[in-house]
Amino acid sequence: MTKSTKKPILRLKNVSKVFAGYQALNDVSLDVYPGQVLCLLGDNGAGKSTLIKVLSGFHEPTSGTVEWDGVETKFKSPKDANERGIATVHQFGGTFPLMSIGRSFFVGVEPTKGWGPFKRFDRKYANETAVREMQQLGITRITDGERLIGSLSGGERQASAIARAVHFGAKVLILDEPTAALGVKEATHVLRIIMQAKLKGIAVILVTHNVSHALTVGDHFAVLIRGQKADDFAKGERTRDQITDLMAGGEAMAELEAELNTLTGTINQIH
Ligand SMILES: Nc1ncnc2c1ncn2[C@@H]1O[C@H](COP(=O)(O)OP(=O)(O)OP(=O)(O)O)[C@@H](O)[C@H]1O
Repeated sequence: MTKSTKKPILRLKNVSKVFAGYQALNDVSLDVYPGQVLCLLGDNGAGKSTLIKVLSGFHEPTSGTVEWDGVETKFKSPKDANERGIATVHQFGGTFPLMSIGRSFFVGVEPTKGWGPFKRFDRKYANETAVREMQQLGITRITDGERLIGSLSGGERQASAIARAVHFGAKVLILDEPTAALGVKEATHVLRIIMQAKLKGIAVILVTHNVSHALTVGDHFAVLIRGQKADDFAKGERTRDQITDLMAGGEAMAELEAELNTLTGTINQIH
């Protein structure tokens, strides 16, 4: 389906975020569509984390608006955003190494069995559900929900966190550098899972430095440079070299400009 026939589930309009005088985001507008992967590209400090924190209810924008499903919305907290269907998965899967797969899958929403004083965590149901959801995303190596999260590979941890978000009905899945710490094989695995989430109609926001990973799964791309959206394009509209040049060149030029400003300030102080 093309963009024109779909409505964005999440929309940022002219969003800026200022921290104690520092402008981390400057007039950013962005549309996030169901069943699409939006890649957020940018060098260190470009504002990617700040942007996803606005999208996930962690930061309120200093100016500009957020629309959720066509309605202007102020998320009260990350919990509020999460309850509406925005799930964020951080680089290491955001799970607890000493918990079992089954327990970590249901953390905060533990299934129980029995009544009254006999009420207890339904370990069998939790383990079976977690393993089934992971298997459905193609993680067939995991068959035992009792295994500790800490014993999983980085890719498997990501997969379990994504499976959890899918199971609990995420409409928007924000993945913050999910492949950054992974080897080639593991990264490929995670990219495959991202495609599966997209095919389920979930809007995926993929934050990454890695242009190759972005180009493999992305439908739409936004490049941030120093808090501003420097470019915004659909799959096929830019070459890999153009994107790489934009990310590297833009940042280098911005750094040079900042250096020159500092130098000019110092020279002015001397005179
Ligand atoms: N709470 C805060 N208070 C002050 N400045 C902040 C705060 N959060 C972020 N910044 C600044 O805003 C700028 C953008 O930061 P942000 O973390 O969004 O960048 P990023 O693109 O995610 O970088 P990276 O890829 O390194 O994680 C940085 O210069 C950062 O120091």
